[in-house]
Amino acid sequence: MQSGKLVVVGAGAVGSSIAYAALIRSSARDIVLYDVDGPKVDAQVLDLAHGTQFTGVGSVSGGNDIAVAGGADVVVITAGAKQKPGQSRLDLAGTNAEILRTVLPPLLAVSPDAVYLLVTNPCDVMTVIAQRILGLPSGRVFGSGTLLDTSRLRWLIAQKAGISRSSVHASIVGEHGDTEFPLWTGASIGGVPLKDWELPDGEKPFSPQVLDELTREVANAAYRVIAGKGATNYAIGLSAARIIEAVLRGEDAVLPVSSVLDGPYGMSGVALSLPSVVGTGGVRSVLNVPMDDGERERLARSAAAIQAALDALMLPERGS
Ligand SMILES: NC(=O)C1=CN([C@@H]2O[C@H](COP(=O)(O)OP(=O)(O)OC[C@H]3O[C@@H](n4cnc5c(N)ncnc54)[C@H](O)[C@@H]3O)[C@@H](O)[C@H]2O)C=CC1
Ligand SMILES: CC(=O)C(=O)O
Repeated sequence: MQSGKLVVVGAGAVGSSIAYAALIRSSARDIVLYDVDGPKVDAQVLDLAHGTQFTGVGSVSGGNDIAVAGGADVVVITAGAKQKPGQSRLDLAGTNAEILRTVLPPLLAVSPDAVYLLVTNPCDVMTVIAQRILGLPSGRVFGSGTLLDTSRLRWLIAQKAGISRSSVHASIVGEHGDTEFPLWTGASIGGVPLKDWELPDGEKPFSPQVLDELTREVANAAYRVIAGKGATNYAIGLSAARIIEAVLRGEDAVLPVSSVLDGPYGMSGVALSLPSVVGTGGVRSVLNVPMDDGERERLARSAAAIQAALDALMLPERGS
């Protein structure tokens, strides 16, 4: 059985889906849900626990007393407001920063040794705020970032190419939000550069125009799902479970997640997603992946958008 205690903070659509994905994938030994809403969290815990017979997980428990969140190996933060149709992720920054200020200090008191994973949006901004509140090394506090967007991109490419998703190598980087973008430099299917990929009839499906359409489709994916059902939950549930496994199994897997940068690409103090090595203790390093000039420019634009949101929250400088 997988080892480790997972605490999911927030038992709404996203928190419960992360717990459910972790349950089905046996991502942790013990899964705990914590939420300020007692009746809701109790109901979610019961509903999940009633299915444990069919899983490899040791226990599912939880409640609205912070003590349930004690002794965690991984804490996933999903507490907070979600986008209403038409709202961007960045519109949530002020409200959700306040929630982090309330919930993180007591969590740190009961789970001082955990890795903290931020899912609450805007997750890059929340990662910076959480890292400053918690005062932990930057690798131990990171955001799910663009792993979800990368999964969306790979699904789209695989469909167009008629190839298994696992053979597609391409990543979305930058903000988990409107300025995110794909790293087409280095994108390939089975080692064949994406632009050279041929269908059986000789057609090359990945023209510059198609690549632009894919970029837009990924950036708009959450808006489309939210317009239809009010929230996104299943794909983030699976994405977060994958990250939790990388940490608890000490995988040193390369995943595009968001951590506070200190140097790469000339950026410091801002969090955004780049391919990163994730294993025991969280983000162990951020990779220096090849980018062309246009991609470097887009990365800088993404960092500027996140920095502007942080400035609007008037976050004091580190160390002050
Ligand atoms: N990073 C990503 O890829 C994604 C992030 N999200 C974000 O996840 C967040 C949660 O979304 P949903 O679950 O759909 O919202 P929801 O409204 O269904 O659930 C939020 C939960 O947070 C709880 N909560 C509020 N304050 C709390 C506190 N101080 N302590 C503990 N629990 C508290 C509420 O009681 C509620 O149960 C949103 O910010 C949303 O934008 C959603 C999808 C993907
Ligand atoms: C809501 C959100 O951040 C997403 O589904 O990408």
